[in-house]
Amino acid sequence: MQCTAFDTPQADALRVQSDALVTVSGEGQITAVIARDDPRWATERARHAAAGSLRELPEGSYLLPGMVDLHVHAPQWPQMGKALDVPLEAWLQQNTFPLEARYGDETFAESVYRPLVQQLLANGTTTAMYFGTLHDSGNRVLAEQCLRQGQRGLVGRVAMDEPSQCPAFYRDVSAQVAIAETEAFIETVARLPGNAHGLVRPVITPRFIPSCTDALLEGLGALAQRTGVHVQTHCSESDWAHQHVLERTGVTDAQALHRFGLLTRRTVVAHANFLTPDDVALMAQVGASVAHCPLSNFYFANSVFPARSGHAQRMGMGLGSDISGGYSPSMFDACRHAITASYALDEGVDPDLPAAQRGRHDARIDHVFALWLATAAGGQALDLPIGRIEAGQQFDAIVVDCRTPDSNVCVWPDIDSPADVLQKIIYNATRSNVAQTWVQGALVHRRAAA
Ligand SMILES: O=c1[nH]c(=O)c2nc[nH]c2[nH]1
Repeated sequence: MQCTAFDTPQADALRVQSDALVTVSGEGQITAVIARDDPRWATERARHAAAGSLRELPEGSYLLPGMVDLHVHAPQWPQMGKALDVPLEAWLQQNTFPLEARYGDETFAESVYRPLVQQLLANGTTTAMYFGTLHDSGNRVLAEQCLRQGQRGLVGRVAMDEPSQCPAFYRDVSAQVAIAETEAFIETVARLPGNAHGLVRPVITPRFIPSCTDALLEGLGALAQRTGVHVQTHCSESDWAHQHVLERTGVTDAQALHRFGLLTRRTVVAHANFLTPDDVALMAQVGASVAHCPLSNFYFANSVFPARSGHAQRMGMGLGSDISGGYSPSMFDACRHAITASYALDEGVDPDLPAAQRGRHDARIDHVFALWLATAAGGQALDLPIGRIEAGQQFDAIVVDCRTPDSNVCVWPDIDSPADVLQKIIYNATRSNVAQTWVQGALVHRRAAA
């Protein structure tokens, strides 16, 4: 592909590769990114042009790494954009558990998961880490949809067995059953037809400590240690959830998860707003990561996740939409919310306080940091070679077209530098700018012609 590519190899480093040739193997791996002034550029371009394998992006279109959404509740898709006016604990019981309980019905699961995967691809999300439900059949439908539509998916069979927190209609009958079914789902995913390259992966998924018994957490921790598969859960999300775990276990979420064997290099914990300094050090030491969900944090988390300081302390992190605690499927929106939230944390929000007491300074992130969170950092969190446009990475990428007639990204070529264009993309791109979505070298979504 002959294109100008933007990516962020580090948190504060934007890389612009202008008019580069990105070459991709038959297996979908980037083999080289050849700069315009490299002597190989002309010969490689001519070779591909002669073979009919050259794609040239038009003026005004740019290549970006595909978006990595580290936290999506797939069964909550029908609930996106509503029911956000109650606290987390009420929202779970009143709205979310009754909806999630329906996914034993494969037809219903298909009617939700097919458009969900389609819409996320159309928004530029090439990798999603999904919470499913308790139901083997529904979770299999989700994994199959990822495979069929070509999205990189990490799919978790949710486990939750604590009777005081989970209603009888949506609860594992026992820790043993939940552990056995999680293990069976790991096998199911490995054996899915067409999944030989591991495009879809299973995830051990205790919902969060309040909804799991110690026996379940211990069993899933042992499974994580034995199999090495990814783990996802929620951690220190809200005042209520954080206090609940402190009272029940005597330690913080992160420390309890560690004791249960659930904090690994391949663990992603969502939210994590109330991590203590010791928790951050523990996360960094283990190599576990946070799915920063800036939008849903405004509704459920009672605070802003301090991404800048967590990164300074070498804790892994990425971005999550947190559908449906977050109401937007767009990772461009997640970038914008992450930036806005960081400004709110930095400046503070209560005008009655003196300026010096209002905020937590040095908390701001900018659009480059936000893009890094949504791409390279997400790949690093998942321990997968995705998120950058460079040799050795998978070709998971999107083409952003700034010249589509309904674009909110307005570029003036004689005024805007390439870095300005990228900034405008992060602040103003919508789904209509995502012209193409590529996963592992395959074109998996193309915007419909206007
Ligand atoms: O944002 C959230 N969404 C959920 O579904 C959930 N479950 C536990 N804690 C949660 N937080």
